[in-house]
Amino acid sequence: METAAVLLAGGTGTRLYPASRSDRPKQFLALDGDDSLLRRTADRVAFADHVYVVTRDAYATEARDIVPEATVLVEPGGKDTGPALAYATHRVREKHGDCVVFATPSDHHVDGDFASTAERACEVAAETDALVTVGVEPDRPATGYGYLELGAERDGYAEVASFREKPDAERARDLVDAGCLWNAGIFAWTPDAFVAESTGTPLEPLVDALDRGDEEAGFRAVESVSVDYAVMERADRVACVPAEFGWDDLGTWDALERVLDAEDGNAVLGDALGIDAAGNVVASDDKHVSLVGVEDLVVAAYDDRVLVLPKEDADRVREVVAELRGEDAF
Ligand SMILES: Nc1nc2c(ncn2[C@@H]2O[C@H](COP(=O)(O)OP(=O)(O)O[C@H]3O[C@H](CO)[C@@H](O)[C@H](O)[C@@H]3O)[C@@H](O)[C@H]2O)c(=O)[nH]1
Repeated sequence: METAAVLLAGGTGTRLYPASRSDRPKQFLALDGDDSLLRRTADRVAFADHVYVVTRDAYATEARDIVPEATVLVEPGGKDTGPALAYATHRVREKHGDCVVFATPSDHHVDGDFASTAERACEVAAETDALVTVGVEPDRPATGYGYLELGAERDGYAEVASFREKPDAERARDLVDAGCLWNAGIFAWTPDAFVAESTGTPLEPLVDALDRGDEEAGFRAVESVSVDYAVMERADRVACVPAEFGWDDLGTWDALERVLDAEDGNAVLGDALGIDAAGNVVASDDKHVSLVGVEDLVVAAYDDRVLVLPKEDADRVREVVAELRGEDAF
């Protein structure tokens, strides 16, 4: 069966403010190399027969420039990954019929052999009627990820007994202790399997409208919802292929520490001087940043914006963005 890679590129990446802004989302930034995260993602899916990028209207031109080999699908409304993937899956089936959809976020850091795992996920999707997800061994009880409780072992994959999206801290600790894997947010499925598992979910009105050829009405009929809450948590048949590559989702500034080589004890993206400074994450565009006698901070300076906060509170940048959105300054 053929494979169509679908690169999700419609999010804004608010937690990497001020590098990410509504007109410069995270997937267009170069954080872990010279190329943008979107370009690096496109390079990883060279194994696919067809490449699609699904995004919102405002990002379509830049997406086309970055991935000229892809067909760019513009979703009728930014309603999170559930509607975006229902739409992309429908368009792939229209164009290629029975074809495995391989869906991946476009803002992850990946080390090593991505293609073997991806191709395995596509094979499992073609051979079974399961929704296949890539699982990553957790190294902390993160609350921003989905968790996969594995069931029966099969040939090269495991059945998923339950899928828990974004648990609270206590539950996340229990899930890690119980041996669950993180959901990497990287999926493979056939259009038939996706449509079957969408029945009875919040995506059903959209899937029905897409079948009638009325995508605008379909997007009006659904709420914003991620594919994890809408479909994966409820699906009957979910399978997991373990990741054979290093992975980080670069979700918050502190993630840079895990993917950049330390410079004098600090993770630096850009140009910085540290004196008696350690454990900091420093990121800037053309500014030189000096730190003296401080530890465990995030300092990010882009355009005319500077953000400083304790590294352990990296998630609180959401509060800044929430304030700025009110003033339209995000
Ligand atoms: N086209 C489109 N893309 C979107 C939209 N919203 C988000 N995206 C894109 O979809 C990807 C994932 O969205 P996030 O919003 O970053 O997801 P998450 O909170 O990190 O959670 C997901 O990923 C985790 C791993 O990183 C998973 O653990 C979790 O279960 C879930 O799948 C990103 O590439 C983002 O740009 C949208 O409305 N439209």
